[in-house]
Amino acid sequence: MPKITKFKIGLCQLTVTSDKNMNLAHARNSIEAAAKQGASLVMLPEMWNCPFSTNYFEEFAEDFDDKDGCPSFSMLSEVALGNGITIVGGSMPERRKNQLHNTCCVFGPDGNLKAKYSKMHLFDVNLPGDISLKESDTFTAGDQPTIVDTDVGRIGIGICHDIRFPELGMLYRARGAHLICYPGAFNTSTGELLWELQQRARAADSQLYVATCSPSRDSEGSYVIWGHSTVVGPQSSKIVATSGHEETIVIAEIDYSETRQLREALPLEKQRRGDVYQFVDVHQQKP
Ligand SMILES: O=C(O)CCC(=O)C(=O)O
Repeated sequence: MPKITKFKIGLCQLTVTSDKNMNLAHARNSIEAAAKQGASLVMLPEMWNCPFSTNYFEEFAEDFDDKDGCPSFSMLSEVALGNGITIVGGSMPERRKNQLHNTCCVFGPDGNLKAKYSKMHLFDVNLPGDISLKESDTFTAGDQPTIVDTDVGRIGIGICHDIRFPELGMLYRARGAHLICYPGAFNTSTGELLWELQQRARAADSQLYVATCSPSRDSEGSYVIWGHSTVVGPQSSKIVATSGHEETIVIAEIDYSETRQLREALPLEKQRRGDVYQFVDVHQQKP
């Protein structure tokens, strides 16, 4: 168990514009406001510094190794240090070698980067008359599941469409996660029916806390975002706190003793029929 087992998480459901500097200033204010409300873990949305549109990803991308050329990365590090909090930094377009990735950076209260995760399941969809998008035209998929030990527990990271893959959630459970964070930007087509369902399903099958954070809705944009940043608890997969589609900060309490109690009462790990079927972690990293 981590040192801290009960704490507040803040989800910054941010309005994102095509002005990058404005997005950075806005995110900084929102993280600081969440910290002032007692959050020791603050999470940002998928693509918090860049509109969710293939027209912008290249222009807004940063190379995180170029210390003079990564203002978004540097701002997150500074704010984590300045407020003594852990930040799951949503996602931003990352330029690495000649490729672009949809990447989440996690910073500790000392301002250091603790982990970096690039979205593994890119959102390629073609529902005629509804939504059509090919994220893989722009981004290259990551291939490293990422779990990070922080002051507020062991956190597994996924980004948006990754939430549809129970295998990733189960892998994080197998590696000892306490919480899975999914920065996301579901849309109004798939969001209404599936966003809450997927979050509650991942919490139910992994018996873990699940937290999601989305940008707020911009109805003028080409991609209309669903919003509804949420924290789901392990007990009955209940919604601990959620939001609508407008800009807001969701503050919720996470208490890992609930996970322990649930697992004692309903020991799915012991009931699993490993003699009949097996979950395979191909990299076999143990917690
Ligand atoms: O899986 C979905 O329905 C939505 C996923 C998505 O919007 C994304 O990955 O950006």
